Amino acid sequence: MIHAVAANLRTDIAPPSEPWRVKARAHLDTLTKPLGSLGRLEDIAAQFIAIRQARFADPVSKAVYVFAADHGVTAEKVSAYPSEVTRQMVLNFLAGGAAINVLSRLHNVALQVIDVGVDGDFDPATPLVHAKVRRGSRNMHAEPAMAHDELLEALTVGIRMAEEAAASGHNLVAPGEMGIGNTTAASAITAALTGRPVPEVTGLGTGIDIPAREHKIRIIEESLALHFKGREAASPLEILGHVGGLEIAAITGFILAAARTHLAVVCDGFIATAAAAIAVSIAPAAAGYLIAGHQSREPGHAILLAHLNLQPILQLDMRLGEGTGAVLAMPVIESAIALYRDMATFTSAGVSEAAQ
Ligand SMILES: Cc1cc2ncn([C@H]3O[C@H](COP(=O)(O)O)[C@@H](O)[C@H]3O)c2cc1C
Ligand SMILES: O=C(O)c1cccnc1
Repeated sequence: MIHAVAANLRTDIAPPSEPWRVKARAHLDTLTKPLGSLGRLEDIAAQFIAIRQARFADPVSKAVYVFAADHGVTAEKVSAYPSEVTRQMVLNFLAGGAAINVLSRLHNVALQVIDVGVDGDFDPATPLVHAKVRRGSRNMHAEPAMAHDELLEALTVGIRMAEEAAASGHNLVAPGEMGIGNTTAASAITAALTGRPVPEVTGLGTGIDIPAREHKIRIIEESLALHFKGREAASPLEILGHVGGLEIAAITGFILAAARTHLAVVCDGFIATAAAAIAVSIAPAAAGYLIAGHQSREPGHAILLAHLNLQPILQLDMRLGEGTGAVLAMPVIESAIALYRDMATFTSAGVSEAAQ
C-alpha cells in the first residue's frame, strides 16, 4: 500500500521544465544590468519560472506549514529539553509568540500548525490542523519508530497539506517542524541515506553537552544496527519508518505532493532537509522543486545539502527549525522573482547593450 503511494508520487512528479528555464534565462539577459550580474538570484528566478511555467506570473503567495510530533527516542535522553516542550511550543505558535510567528508576520507568510503526533491532547477548538496519528513515534532504539499504517497516515497528512496549499493559491511554501528529539531522527536518517559515520552527522541539537552528544551518537548507532545491520541497503521508506518520525514523514509527503503540484519548496534546517532527502530518494524529480533557505549549525545539514546538491541562500549559524530559516530566505526568493518580472529591458529603457 505504502509502496504504491510512493510509486504513484514518483511517476506523477515531472521535473521543472527545461524549456521554461531556458526562456527565463533568455529574458534575464535582456534586462538592464550587466549579463549575469544578479548572480544566484538569476538561478533562483529561472528555477521558479521552470517550476511554475505558464503560472509564473501569479502573485507570489507564501506559506509555512509547521508539523509537530513527539519522538519515543527521547526516553533515551537525547535532547536538552523535555518532550513536553513540543506541546508547549505548539501552544506558543498558536498564541503568536514563537520565532516562526514573528518572522512569518514580518514577511507576510501564512502560517499553519499541524499536530501530526504530539504526545498530549489539544482542545478540539484549538485552531490547528488536528491530524494526530499517534501520541509520538515509538522509540527507535527498541522498535521501528512507526508501524506501516502510521507511516502511511503521516505521509498522507503532509500530502493533504500540500494539496491544500496549492488549492489556496500558495506557490512558495516551506515545511517546518517542532518535535523534541527530532535531530536524533534526522541524524539517523542522514547516516542511513548517505552512509556517513554517525559522529559526522550528529550535533548538539537544542544544546546538549559533549558527553550527552557521545551518548546520542551511541543511541543512533545502536538504533541503526538494530534495524539495518547485516541487511542489504534499506529503501528510503524503510529508513523513514524505522528511524524517522511522524512530522518528518509528513514533511516528506508534503514535499512530494508540493512537487507534483508545481510549488516551489523552501528547505529549512537539518530536520526538514532530512525529509527532503528521503523525498528525493523516493522521487528524484522532486529535487528540482527545492530551494535551500539556509544552512544550519547542525553538522549533518551541510552533508545533506551537498548530498542534494543544494546551495543555501543564508548561513546565519541558526539551529532552530520551525521553518525559520526557510521563511527568512523567502524575501530573497521573492526579490529574485520581482527583479525578473519588473525590471526594464535594454530595448524598453533605451539602454545600450554590451559592446561586443
Ligand atoms: C523552546 C524550543 C523551541 C524550539 N523550536 C524549535 N526547536 C527545535 O529543537 C528540537 C530539536 O532538537 P533536539 O533534537 O535536541 O530535541 C525540535 O523541536 C526543533 O524544532 C525548539 C526547541 C526548543 C527547546
Ligand atoms: O537545523 C535545524 O533545523 C535544527 C537544529 C537544531 C534544533 N532544531 C532544528
